[in-house]
Amino acid sequence: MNYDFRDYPDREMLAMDLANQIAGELRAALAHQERAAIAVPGGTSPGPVFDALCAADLDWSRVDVMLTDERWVPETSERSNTRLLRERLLTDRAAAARFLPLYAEAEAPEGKLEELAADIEPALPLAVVLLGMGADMHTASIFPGADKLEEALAPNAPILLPMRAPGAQEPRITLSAHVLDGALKKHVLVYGSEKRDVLHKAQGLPTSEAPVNAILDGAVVHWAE
Ligand SMILES: O=C(O)[C@H](O)[C@@H](O)[C@H](O)[C@H](O)COP(=O)(O)O
Repeated sequence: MNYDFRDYPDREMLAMDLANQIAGELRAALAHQERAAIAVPGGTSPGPVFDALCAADLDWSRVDVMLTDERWVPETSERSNTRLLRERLLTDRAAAARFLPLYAEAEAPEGKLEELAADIEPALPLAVVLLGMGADMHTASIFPGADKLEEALAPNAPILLPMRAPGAQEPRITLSAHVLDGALKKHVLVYGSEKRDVLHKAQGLPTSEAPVNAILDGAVVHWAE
């Protein structure tokens, strides 16, 4: 596994610098294609990156923004990644972007998969993906021990999969590993020494135990304490 590890003096500098890199990559993609797609995670880490990225000067009207994964909860929930995106990324200049949702009102993700995937498919491949990682080595909602882990890691997996896992509070929906890994530019955002050590340990483990391995090759890992 070959990835680039960038270590920043603090989280604020990381957020500014990473937002600049992503904005540059989107601009570069838009210079030779009509539209560019970016997928970003939810969770607690990416907020400050979104705060900087939403002000980037680029033609957001030609950008498709989607989540890497979503918790199956409505936007009124504090746990909704869509809510985080609306509040912190799809605002300022980035309000002009087109948002491709990973949630629609229904009891469970299964009933909406096809409909959601149909809107996402034409936007692929991703120009840029930003991913987080859990201390259990999950990325997006591809968790070790999840019911559809093997399917999500398969090279011929569908674009989207429902996912239930012991480490996840509610049902999830996730882009599959090959869609995430197929992004032209891949970034992983990791804070704190515990996760740095976990990431290091993942190297020696099979992808079924360390799903983050599925997207690390050629990625840039951005780390700050
Ligand atoms: O919806 C989610 O929870 C995510 O997309 C998930 O994959 C996240 O990136 C990691 O769990 C890291 O989460 P933190 O940033 O909160 O540590």
